Amino acid sequence: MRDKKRIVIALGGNALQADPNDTTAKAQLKTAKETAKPIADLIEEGNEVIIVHGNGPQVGQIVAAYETAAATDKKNEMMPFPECGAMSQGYIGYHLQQSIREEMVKRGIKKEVATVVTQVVVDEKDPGFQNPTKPVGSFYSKEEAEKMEKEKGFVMKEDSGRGYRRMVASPEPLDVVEANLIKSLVDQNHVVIAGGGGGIPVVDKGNGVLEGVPAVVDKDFISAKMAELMDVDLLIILTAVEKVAIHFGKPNQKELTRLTKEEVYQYIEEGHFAPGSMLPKMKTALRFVESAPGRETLITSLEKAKEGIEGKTGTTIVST
Ligand SMILES: Nc1ncnc2c1ncn2[C@@H]1O[C@H](COP(=O)(O)OP(=O)(O)O)[C@@H](O)[C@H]1O
Ligand SMILES: NC(=O)OP(=O)(O)O
Repeated sequence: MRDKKRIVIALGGNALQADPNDTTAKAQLKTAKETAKPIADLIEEGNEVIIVHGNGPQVGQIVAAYETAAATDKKNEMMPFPECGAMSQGYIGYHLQQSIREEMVKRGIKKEVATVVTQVVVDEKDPGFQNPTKPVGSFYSKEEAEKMEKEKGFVMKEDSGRGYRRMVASPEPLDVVEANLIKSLVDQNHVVIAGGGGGIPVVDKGNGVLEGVPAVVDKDFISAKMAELMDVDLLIILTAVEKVAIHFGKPNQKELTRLTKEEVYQYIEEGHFAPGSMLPKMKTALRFVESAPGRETLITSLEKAKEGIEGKTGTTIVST
């Protein structure tokens, strides 16, 4: 038995871009540095930490940058979507590993931190390819979204009352290609950032051949997969809201502190959680708490992570 907990922390791509009006690398690095503090607290207490992060806004921005470059000068080739996903892993992983390392050095924690470029196997026949549900990139007004749909052929949908965003396919993760390597790094006491952006989705063509596909796997789903493969005790999902709510965004909104899995099933059935944002988090929480007795999932905001971990805020999903 391990004395200390093995924890997967899932960081939202939107939460890492705390201010949607400031999507600069500088702003993200500032958020990463703040986020590193509660993560370092957990490491300092002796816990083993695996960090998974989203990439919705960031991969959308990388894709848009290449689209603009290709449209303005034909010498610029469009970058394929899986490669853009790989770039987003490097970009966000760099910010997180630099920030976590800084915190560990300040506190005298003698551990290494590294990002593993991670591929995730998906099924090319996954129904997710027929119905794009994953929001990527920036937020637009209804008029801007309609123009983009007409001119660029994008699928644009409203995202949780925050504006319209481009939607891409989001297949289910079946396996993590680098799982054994990630596990051995954690077993050797290193802090690992892996499965970034849900992992780069690849199709297994046999004989070791993997082929990238244009999609964004939900990082909440890969967190549950990672938690299962790494034999994790606690899953913490850090996002943009302090607590999960029912009647979200309505005058009768009610924030929830503790939820049993039966209540989660009921609220999913009643449509309280938006697809592409809160719904995958709740499904992830269910998968995790149902995977073994005593497992819990905490959902809270990046800013409230410390209080959430201390049990003072957030929404905890429990088995009974
Ligand atoms: N029932 C709900 N309770 C709380 N937040 C909700 C709910 N339904 C939708 N949301 C939205 O989900 C968002 C979190 O999802 P998302 O932005 O995809 O997270 P991240 O990128 O941080 O993983 C919240 O900021 C909120 O706008
Ligand atoms: N890949 C992913 O789930 O990204 P977000 O956390 O930004 O939605």
